[in-house]
Amino acid sequence: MELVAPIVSEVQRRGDDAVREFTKKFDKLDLSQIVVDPNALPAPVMDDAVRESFDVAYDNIRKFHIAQAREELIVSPMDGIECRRVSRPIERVGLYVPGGTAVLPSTALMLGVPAQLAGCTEIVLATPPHTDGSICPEVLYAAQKCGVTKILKAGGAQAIAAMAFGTDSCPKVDKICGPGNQFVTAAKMMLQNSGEASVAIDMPAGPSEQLCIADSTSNPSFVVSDLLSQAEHGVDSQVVCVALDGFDKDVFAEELKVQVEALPRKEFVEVALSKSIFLRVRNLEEAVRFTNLYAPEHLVIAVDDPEVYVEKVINAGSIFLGHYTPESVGDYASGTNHSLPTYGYARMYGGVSLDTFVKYITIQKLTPEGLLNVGPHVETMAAVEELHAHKNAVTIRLSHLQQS
Ligand SMILES: NC(=O)c1ccc[n+]([C@@H]2O[C@H](COP(=O)([O-])OP(=O)(O)OC[C@H]3O[C@@H](n4cnc5c(N)ncnc54)[C@H](O)[C@@H]3O)[C@@H](O)[C@H]2O)c1
Ligand SMILES: N[C@H](CO)Cc1c[nH]c[nH+]1
Ligand SMILES: [Zn+2]
Repeated sequence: MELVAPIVSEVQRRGDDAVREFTKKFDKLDLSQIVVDPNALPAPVMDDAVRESFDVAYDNIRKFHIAQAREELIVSPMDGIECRRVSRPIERVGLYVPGGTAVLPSTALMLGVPAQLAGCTEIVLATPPHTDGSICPEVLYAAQKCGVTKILKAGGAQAIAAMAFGTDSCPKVDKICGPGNQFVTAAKMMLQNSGEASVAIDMPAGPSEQLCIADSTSNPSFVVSDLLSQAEHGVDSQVVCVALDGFDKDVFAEELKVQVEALPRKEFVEVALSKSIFLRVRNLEEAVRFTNLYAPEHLVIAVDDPEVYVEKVINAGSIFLGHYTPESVGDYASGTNHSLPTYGYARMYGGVSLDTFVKYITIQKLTPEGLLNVGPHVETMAAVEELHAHKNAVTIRLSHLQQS
């Protein structure tokens, strides 16, 4: 927070100039134009196979998220009273797509698809550009496919602040969504409390984590491969192996050594692993108790009968069941969302969904009969609170009804 506060206030004060300066400082890039319209850019050049995979992911994410749309709710709690709830899009949203140590175009789909389905009208996507100033072709492809209206070529706290306050070239948004490193996450958390920015966020979605429950039925090389898929995100990632009886730590450790050695991002993995945990538990209850305390972003239950755990899990971002559900399918293409709460925030937040991009408006309508039914109770309650104008708004109408 202390590192991020001066960045946020400089962007608030000096807008585009400050964004350019921080981009130069942190991303080693001097850009004159920081905001572009993706729809004015030509379709990016991409391999057919890459395009096809992104199309499959888009379709699966779309199918799972479109099913989350809720019917309009209409309830009559008393005769003559009708209560409704309708959903409306959040009009202006900001999507943060990480691009520091690895560019994550999959995140552009995870945020862009539900924003598009919700009907958001201004969709600003912020991402750190390549060092030549270009945007990753797959991010651009996803942006065009999801109806993104502007791309802000900036990352980190400066990008979050630009979207929160708006600058000459970057539109102000009402909600900022998406994951990022600790600077991005701190800026989101700081700005959601700023009266001047007046912006909401989806959740704290910081450095990736995974907790894997393993027992005698687990395949140690599968378990290791899953844990490493999150450890490779960055030095501040953390993974946890919760081992029941019969899961052999020595075999696990040997497999870990072999797989780590083969990874191109070994330097990140080794630092992340140095802060990671292998925990021996006595039984299923202990495994679940620790899991619920830890509240992992990703929970892998790599056992023969994972369903016995599922009903006991209260705190987790997304759960992966059995031996053939690698966590990375959720990162890319199963259809669930990979923007998930970290650092224990799965205790009180769920991941990104269609609901992230809509809000609900409630509506009520009373007939004279409805007012006769509930009005006296409202008068009584308003009197308890000594709010006489509230009471009078009912009394004046009830008198009118009694006279007619
Ligand atoms: N929780 C989730 O759902 C989820 C999903 C995907 C990725 N992630 C996480 O997102 C993160 C991506 O991190 P990243 O760093 O690769 O990309 P990023 O885009 O989040 O951050 C890069 C930006 O950080 C800023 N920065 C770097 N060093 C800085 C410093 N010293 N001071 C201030 N700003 C600085 C730079 O401006 C840079 O543009 C990873 O931790 C990954 O695990 C989380
Ligand atoms: N595992 C990340 C969420 O913590 C999402 C991601 C994107 N690309 C690869 N993985
Ligand atoms: Zn991942």
